[in-house]
Amino acid sequence: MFELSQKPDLPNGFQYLMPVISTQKAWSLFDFLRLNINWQQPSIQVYGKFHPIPRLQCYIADSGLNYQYSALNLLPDAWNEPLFAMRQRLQTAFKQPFNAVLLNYYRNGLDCMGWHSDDEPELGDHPTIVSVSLGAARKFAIKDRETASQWQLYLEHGSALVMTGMSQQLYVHSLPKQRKVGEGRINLTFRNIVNK
Ligand SMILES: O=C(O)CCC(=O)C(=O)O
Ligand SMILES: [Fe+2]
Repeated sequence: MFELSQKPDLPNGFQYLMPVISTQKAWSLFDFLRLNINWQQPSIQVYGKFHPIPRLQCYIADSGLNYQYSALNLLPDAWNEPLFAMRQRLQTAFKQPFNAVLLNYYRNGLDCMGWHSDDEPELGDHPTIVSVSLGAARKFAIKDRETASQWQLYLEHGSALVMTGMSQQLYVHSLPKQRKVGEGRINLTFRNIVNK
């Protein structure tokens, strides 16, 4: 259903799809989300001290699906129309449910996300996570937990990065700072929360 126009050499379980949304639709979605999402900047504890996360975020899901993410207990906001429509489209394309989406808003290149994997128990054993990018292209880094080998690719406006299989167990990923990037980027990671 989606085109694979650029195929960087990525480890097993990572697939880059470009485009999944037309440039124009992606910009109207970017503007809509920037203005209509209830963006939050919670603080998390690192080595005993509380720090605001270096980006804004919002968690949207079917009601009752709480998510324990980076030591935060996230209570879901309700779906809006464009995200609900995108969820339906992804469910058809990937033949699996997506009952939650975590939105990240990187206001400029100083906003970032550190090394982590999305291996929370509520995602199940081998989750498929679809990560849609809108706005400024940003570098995404992948690191092999065992060998420390690294891969980098740009996540472009209107693209999707799909993480499946062993991608969370074997690798960590991050969105490094890029001081020269002045524009904003919104990322949508569609996930499926399973009952524990
Ligand atoms: O912004 C990105 O592309 C990465 C987001 C991410 O890794 C996450 O939300 O878990
Ligand atoms: Fe992640």
